[in-house]
Amino acid sequence: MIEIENVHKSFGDLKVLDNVSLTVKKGEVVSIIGGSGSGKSTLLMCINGLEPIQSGSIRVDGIEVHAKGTDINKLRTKIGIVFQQWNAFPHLTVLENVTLAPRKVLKKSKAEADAIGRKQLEHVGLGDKLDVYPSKLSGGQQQRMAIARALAMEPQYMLFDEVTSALDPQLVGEVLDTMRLLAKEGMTMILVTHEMAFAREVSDRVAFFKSGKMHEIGTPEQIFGNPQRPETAQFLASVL
Ligand SMILES: Nc1ncnc2c1ncn2[C@@H]1O[C@H](COP(=O)(O)OP(=O)(O)OP(=O)(O)O)[C@@H](O)[C@H]1O
Repeated sequence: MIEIENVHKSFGDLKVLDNVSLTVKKGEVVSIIGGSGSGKSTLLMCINGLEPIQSGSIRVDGIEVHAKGTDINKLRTKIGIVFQQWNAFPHLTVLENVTLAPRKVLKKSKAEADAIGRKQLEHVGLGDKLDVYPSKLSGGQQQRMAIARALAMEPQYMLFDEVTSALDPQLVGEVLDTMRLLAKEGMTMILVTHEMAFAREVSDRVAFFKSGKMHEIGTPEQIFGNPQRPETAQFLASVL
């Protein structure tokens, strides 16, 4: 379970997260929607400790992410994160890229890491690309490799930060299909997304952010069909 309680986060004078609270249970898929600069990406960075917070708390399976004594590297192995773009190592094959962290961080043997890497590359539909170099992959395939790379750490949680935003429209579908599959398999996921139809389809709950505040959270039916806050309705009217 991910428990976010009364989190405040600023960059200098700029308040980016303003008293945000959100609990994500095991197996839940929560999408975060909102306009540019509303704090969505920053929240994901705070969840896996890539950004500090000023106050409040974030716990992952009961462990305080931002506490002094926390082994953040160990905790991060539970939390996969995929960004808009990931620059793979160009001199390593797809399989080598995907198995690098299991080998270096989890200290898996080459055979073990290769087995996990193969499994996850097959999982995302790249089972035939193990030995090619990343430059030979399309943008959609590169994003699926990034997902396989995160999955190869066998995380309990997956955070997705606008993973399709940099893709040509015709490549978006294949990446969403991979995420749809993970959601069906019961992966606990937090997605920051501009793909409203996808958020509506896969999410258990959708949270609307504006100016660092979580204005509203509810089922997709509530948020998209009957938003309670005028800010949510205005935002949806501007993007749908
Ligand atoms: N490292 C940083 N230093 C200073 N300001 C930052 C930093 N990262 C983000 N910000 C600012 O914090 C605010 C929130 O940014 P964030 O990326 O979380 O928004 P977002 O909702 O994900 O937006 P988008 O949809 O455009 O990605 C923005 O005003 C942004 O300029």
